[in-house]
Amino acid sequence: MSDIRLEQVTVSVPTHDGDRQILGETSLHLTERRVALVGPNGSGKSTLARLLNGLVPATTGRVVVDGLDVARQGREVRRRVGFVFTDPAAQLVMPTAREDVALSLRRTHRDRAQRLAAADRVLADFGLDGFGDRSVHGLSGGEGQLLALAGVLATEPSVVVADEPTTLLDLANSRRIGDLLLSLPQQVVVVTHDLELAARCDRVLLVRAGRVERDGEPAEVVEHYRAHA
Ligand SMILES: Nc1ncnc2c1ncn2[C@@H]1O[C@H](COP(=O)(O)OP(=O)(O)OP(=O)(O)O)[C@@H](O)[C@H]1O
Repeated sequence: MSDIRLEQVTVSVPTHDGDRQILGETSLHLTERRVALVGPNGSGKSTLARLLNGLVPATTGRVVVDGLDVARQGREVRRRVGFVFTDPAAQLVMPTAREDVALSLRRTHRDRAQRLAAADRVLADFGLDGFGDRSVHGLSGGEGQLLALAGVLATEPSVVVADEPTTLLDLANSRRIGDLLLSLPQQVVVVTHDLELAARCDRVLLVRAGRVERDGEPAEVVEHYRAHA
């Protein structure tokens, strides 16, 4: 299992009237396989998730993934930490589903024909067989989210960070993606408003107003959040 450390991390962003701190000093050691971040809109969950692969830099302090400093060893960290965005359009960059997955396989499969064949196998594994030639823009929300997740997992990350991966999905697809994420062998950090999904994780962090307000047993943290939403 991977090992994620936040050491006295803060995040500030420039605004028209000076810097604004959006994450107060936070120290965490995440070793559980499935970690959920819950909390109100604008509380800092995405900021916390994005720190884990350097999409957001720490203003002070350090983020370390499997011994690698995110600020200094960003490339190595990004190879390890796969990031799934809420909106698949943010990460589906190739014209067709097959080519998009193949892009993720470029390091492991140098030969183009082999790469495309491997991409088809990945699509089939995700229940997307027959989608190879489909335009990534013509997919439904659920199909797009599955494809985005397939593309990230094809890079064989040791940590998967998913930012509200089920928000755009109907009930069936939301369950499907949730089940898939929770069944992964890798460490998964998921930002979610789905408290059922959060309760099925091993550890839940309640983020509020830029700080971790509660951290621990999923049932207890989710119950606290429901009572004090
Ligand atoms: N680059 C930025 N510049 C200015 N403010 C920012 C920036 N990034 C985030 N913020 C602000 O920081 C706060 C936390 O944002 P963040 O996206 O982490 O919240 P969140 O908990 O993920 O919210 P949501 O549930 O709505 O997605 C928000 O008030 C947001 O507007």
